[in-house]
Amino acid sequence: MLEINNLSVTYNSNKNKVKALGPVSMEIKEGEIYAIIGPSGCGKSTLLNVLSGIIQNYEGKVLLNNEVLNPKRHSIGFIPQNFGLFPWKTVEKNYMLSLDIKKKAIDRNIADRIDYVLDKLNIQSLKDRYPNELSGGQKQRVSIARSFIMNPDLLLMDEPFSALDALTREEAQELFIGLWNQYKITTLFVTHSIEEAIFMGKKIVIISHCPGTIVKTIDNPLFNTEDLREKEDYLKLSSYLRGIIKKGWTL
Ligand SMILES: Nc1ncnc2c1ncn2[C@@H]1O[C@H](COP(=O)(O)OP(=O)(O)OP(=O)(O)O)[C@@H](O)[C@H]1O
Repeated sequence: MLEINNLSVTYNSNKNKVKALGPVSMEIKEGEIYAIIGPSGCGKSTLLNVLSGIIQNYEGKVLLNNEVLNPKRHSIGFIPQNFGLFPWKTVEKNYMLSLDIKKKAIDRNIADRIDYVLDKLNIQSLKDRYPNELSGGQKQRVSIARSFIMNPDLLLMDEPFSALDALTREEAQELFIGLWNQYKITTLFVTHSIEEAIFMGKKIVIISHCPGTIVKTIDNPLFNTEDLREKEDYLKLSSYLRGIIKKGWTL
């Protein structure tokens, strides 16, 4: 479980203090997936940087599985907007990265998991290629494979599908949720898209303008709904969220 308690971040910029985030409190139970949606500059990247351990200078408490969050002790996966693949490594080296770093022996369980993930994402045939020999959608699938093979304590995603065209994006979202339903990795992702938040967020957290605080947290009744985009309730929920966002984001 991830517990964020009164988290605030202030940057020191040219002798000025810029409060970027907070106070923010939330609890993400094990096996849940949260969508964070907020206006540009509200502190979403700042929040992800705290959770990935890049920012260590913050106020408040962040606990993962009852211990102070520490990237050296916890395993934290990250899918950035630009897929985060190493261009000099093959697809196979990229998706095996976390296991290679930890020098982890590949037992039967891990081998089955790798086969399953590669099969679901249909990237078996790409393993000897380099990232510059892949389409955007294929790069995205390799990045997703790496996270599910890593099986982290916490998975963070920063607008993971924003670089893809609409159809490839929907396909990638569906593949991701299919695997997520199988492995239920505790996940927090940031998005600008109401549609993505409804499709992929079990809970949806709406953040205010900078410094970002929580305007509202919504239990998403449409999470995991098939053919979501054709449902009438989807339009209703979208316009409800849009209303909250309009109010919450007004300066
Ligand atoms: N290193 C820094 N020094 C000073 N201020 C910063 C620094 N990094 C970010 N900020 C400020 O902190 C606030 C939050 O920035 P952050 O990048 O977290 O927002 P964001 O929600 O991720 O934005 P976007 O959606 O546009 O990527 C902004 O007002 C930004 O200008």
